[in-house]
Amino acid sequence: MSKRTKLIAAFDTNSRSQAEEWSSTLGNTVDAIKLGLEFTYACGLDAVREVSAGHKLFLDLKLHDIPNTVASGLSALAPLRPALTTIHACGGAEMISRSREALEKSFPDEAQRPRLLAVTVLTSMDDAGLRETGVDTTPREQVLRLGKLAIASGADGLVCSAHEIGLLRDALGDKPVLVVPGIRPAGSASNDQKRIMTPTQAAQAGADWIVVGRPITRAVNPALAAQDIMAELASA
Ligand SMILES: O=c1ccn([C@@H]2O[C@H](COP(=O)(O)O)[C@@H](O)[C@H]2O)c(=O)[nH]1
Repeated sequence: MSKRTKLIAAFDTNSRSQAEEWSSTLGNTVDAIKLGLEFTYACGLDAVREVSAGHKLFLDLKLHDIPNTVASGLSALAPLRPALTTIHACGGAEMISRSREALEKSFPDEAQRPRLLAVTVLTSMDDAGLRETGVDTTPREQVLRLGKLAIASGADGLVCSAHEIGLLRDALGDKPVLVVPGIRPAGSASNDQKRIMTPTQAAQAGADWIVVGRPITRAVNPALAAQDIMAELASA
């Protein structure tokens, strides 16, 4: 029997009280909560610890710097005990392998170690957006290239769009953890996301986790929106 795709609710806010409210009203409906750049920079690491207490934490800070700085940054974040944490795959093989080593040092018990995810190509980028950055290929080809590099260098998984899941599974098998943002329930606004799919489509493609922010947090009733997505995943 295949495993159900799990739901991460992205708490993108600069307000600690708002995040606390979502944590208590949504935290037990979804499988994990995401805290990222906006919340961490605005509210600080103590707030990350407190808002995520009792929940699985996806700490999405997308680190990208020289290998030593990224590895040291991950070590400094270890007390937050995230279940999943992110670096950018385009930082290269040494940055990724040093990140893995830093997490293994901070968490000698493998079961406790945060899973290291490498962000491939942001879901807000399409062909034109990627080419503008000087990468003269399609998002699919770039995701595959970076995905292979990241997994070979020690990442446990990848952040990609649902459009690349099949390609990555064919190349890398079932083991890498695939975390998939750019999810939009049918009929909802795409906002700044370009490579989108519905929760059902992402689950059927083989996502381990989907990440959903605004379709939940900007809904009239966020708890109901989260419940609807959980129901969609259960029946996908
Ligand atoms: O490629 C990426 C990597 C991360 N994200 C994050 O996921 C959520 C998506 O939020 P929505 O409101 O559902 O668009 C957000 O926190 C991003 O930082 C991503 O979208 N794409």
